[in-house]
Parts: sequence; C-alpha cells; structure tokens
Amino acid sequence: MLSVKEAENIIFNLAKPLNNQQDIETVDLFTATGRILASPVTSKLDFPHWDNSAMDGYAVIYQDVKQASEEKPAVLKLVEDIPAGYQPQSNIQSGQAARIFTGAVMPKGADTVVMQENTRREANQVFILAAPKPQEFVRYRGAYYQAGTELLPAGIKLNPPEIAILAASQCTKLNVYRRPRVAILSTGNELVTPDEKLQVGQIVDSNQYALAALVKQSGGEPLMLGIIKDEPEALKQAISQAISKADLVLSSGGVSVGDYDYVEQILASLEGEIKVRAVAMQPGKPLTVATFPISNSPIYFGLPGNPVSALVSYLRFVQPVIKKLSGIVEGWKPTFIKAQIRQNLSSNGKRETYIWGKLNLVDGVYQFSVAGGNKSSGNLIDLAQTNAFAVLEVGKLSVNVGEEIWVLQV
Ligand SMILES: Nc1nc2c(c(=O)[nH]1)N[C@H]1C(S)=C(S)[C@@H](COP(=O)(O)OP(=O)(O)OC[C@H]3O[C@@H](n4cnc5c(N)ncnc54)[C@H](O)[C@@H]3O)O[C@H]1N2
Ligand code: MOO
Ligand SMILES: [Mg+2]
Repeated sequence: MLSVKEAENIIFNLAKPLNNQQDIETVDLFTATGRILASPVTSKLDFPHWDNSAMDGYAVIYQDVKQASEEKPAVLKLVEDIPAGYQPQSNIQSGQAARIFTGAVMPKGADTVVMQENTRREANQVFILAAPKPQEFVRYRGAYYQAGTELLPAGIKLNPPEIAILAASQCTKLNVYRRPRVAILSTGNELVTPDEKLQVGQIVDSNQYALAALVKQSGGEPLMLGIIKDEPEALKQAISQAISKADLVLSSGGVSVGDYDYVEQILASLEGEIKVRAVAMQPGKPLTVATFPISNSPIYFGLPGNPVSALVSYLRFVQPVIKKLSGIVEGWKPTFIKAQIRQNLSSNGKRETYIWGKLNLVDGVYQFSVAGGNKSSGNLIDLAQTNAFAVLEVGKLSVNVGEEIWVLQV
C-alpha cells in the first residue's frame, strides 16, 4: 500500500496541463471570471493613459512655488479650469496655474499639483501657502504599466482584480483554457437515481451528484454517465466510452476486494496501466488510478464507493489534478491550514486519518470542530456544513484540545 505522499507524487506527475494552443476557447469578459488565461495579454494603452492629477487643486510649475509658505505665499494667475475628461488648451507659463481636479489631464508646462487645502483662492488668483515636493500629486503616463509589455501572464485564474484590469485595458475577448472534461459514473447493482422508488437493499446514487458538484467547483465540466451495474460487460462498455471522451474519468465503487468489485479487472482488460491500488489513508484506502497506452490518455480514478471516502479521495487527489489540467500554473495543490482543534482527536495510527468537520476563523485564529454523529465512511449525513478535514499522520494516536493540527480545506 502506498503512503499518501507516494500516491500524491505518482498522481500529480500523471497530470499534464491542457494544450495552450488546441485546448482553448474565446470568452467574453463578462463570462471570464474563474477561467484560466491561456495566452498572455498585452495592452495598447499606457497606465495611466495621460499625465494627470491625483488631487483636487492647482497645476503649477514647481520652480514658481518651491519657496511658498503661509507668510510668503506664491501668487499665481489662473488661466484655465481643467475638470476630468477635458483636454487642456493652455501651456502654463511661469507665474500661471490651472485649476485642476482628480483624474484630470495635466496642462502643458505644469509639473506639480498643489492640493486645494494648501491654497487660498481670490478671484482668478491662487495663493500657494505651502511648498509642494517636486512633481507632487502628478500621476505620470505609463508609470504603472507601459503599452506593449506583458499585462497578464498565461496560466492565471481570472479573479475580480484581473477582470478589472482587462476591462480597463479594453480586452473584452479572452483566450482561456477549455474546462477539463470529467466523465463520472457510479457502479453498483444497489444504486438507483434520486427519483426512483427504493426497493429493499437499494440506495440512492449520491456520489454522482456529489462528484458532479465537486467537479464544477474545481473548474471542470462534468459528463454524467449514470449508474452502471456490477456486470463486467456493461462496465467495460461504459468505461471504454468514458475513456474515449474525457480528460479524466471518475468512477465510484467496485474498487475493494469484494466479488463484485470489478473495476481493476476491467481496466486491465482495456490495457490500463494501474498506477495506484490502495493508499494508506482512512477513509479512502481503496483507490485505483490508471492510464492507458493511447496518446492523451485520460487519467482514470476508481474512487471508493463509500460517500465520505469518495469525497476525501476526490479532494486529496482529484481536485488538484483537475486544477493542474486546467492550465493554472500556481495554486493547484491541496491547501492545508494550521488550525487549533476544539475537541480531542484520535486515530489507530495505522493510516493517515482524515476527520471531517468545520473550520472557522475566530478572532483571526483558525479553529477546527469535528462533525458530530457517526464516524463511519458510509455516513454522509453528518457531512452537512463541513468544510475541512483534520489530518492525523500515520503513528499519531491522539491530539488534544487546543493543539494545532494541519487541516485540508475543502
Ligand atoms: N474485506 C474488505 N472489505 C472492504 C475493505 C477491505 O479492505 N477489505 N475496504 C473497505 C473500505 S475502506 C471501503 S472505502 C469500501 C470500498 O468499497 P468499493 O469501492 O468496492 O465500493 P462498493 O463495495 O461498491 O460500495 C461500498 C459502499 O458504498 C456504497 N456506494 C457505492 N456507490 C455509491 C454511490 N454511487 N452513491 C452512494 N453510495 C454508494 C455502497 O452501497 C456500499 O455501501 O470497501 C470496504 N470493504
Ligand atoms: O477507507 Mo474506507 O475508504 O474506510 O471507507
Ligand atoms: Mg466493494
């Protein structure tokens, strides 16, 4: 059995980002939030676009006012009013100034802005009551960004700040990576859909819904292949169909040692190369990972059937893979946070143990509270409102209230 770290190494190395030429689509700025930029963006605009004022005040020539003080104000003649959006006409000469407002274009000749609070106005004269610093309160053209240089690199996620930058740069059509396609199938003779009436022994296929929701949250496009019976022929057909159209395939169930656990044997019959069989973690021990000897082989994840186990295996291994595939360069790995625990935790120490619960920020400190209820990996009911898993490494038998522990954020 592989350790979690060994499995992680194998799995994360199998994941190759989508192709930045072929696997792209063009989207409008309005629908680009959360997408991953596939090509770098440059802008034809300088930022700021023009030399402009950072204050409401007066545009002056520094030499005229450098000795100004309350006792000996510099007195300047106002030649123009320059509101934002207006193109100045004047060329400021020594002894002159222009009234100017925040964001308005600097007039020719002026090099400094004196804020209104340090002036006194009398008709068309302004008294400068304090010497500014040279070039004070002028935002120079190109000081933040020069046209033609790289504005945003490829491989970043477009969050609200990037959306603002792209809007300001008039970049309204963007090349982004397509979403990784993730085929999802559930295996089990006992499974029914949520709208079917349950017969004795049956159970609703909740994993299909959970996984589809997770895939969307991770930035992938779920392809729902439904419920497949524990029958080798049916499974073989469904799995080979999934392989042919997806970047990743997720099945749940059928990966343990039972007589009806066929997944590994079907993968082998499809020439799958099994990379992972089991991982020393609890829950989530059975996990089958395979690739196929074809170009651009999808990665196959046979997740355990128990609902909590499927969730943990997904978060620990599949989510990072979807993010890596999606072209994002940084931040695709799982996020672990140090948190104080609010209850004693224990494990048998044999496998890396994931305990589900809730992470809260209390007075700036992360705190982890264990979910109530039964701790069986078949109990999905007490997953409600959880958002994290506390992790006890192998050999760690207990952790006491108030101690810090690593927590995997969902
Ligand atoms: N003799 C052993 N038995 C088991 C072992 C073991 O090491 N030796 N491992 C146990 C562990 S740990 C897990 S986890 C499960 C994994 O089982 P499978 O992946 O083979 O899954 P199934 O047997 O098909 O189902 C297990 C359980 O989950 C329910 N299930 C399955 N699919 C769904 C679904 N789509 N939605 C909701 N619930 C689902 C299923 O009804 C079973 O109750 O094996 C242990 N056994
Ligand atoms: O390891 Mo299993 O995944 O306990 O339920
Ligand atoms: Mg089984």
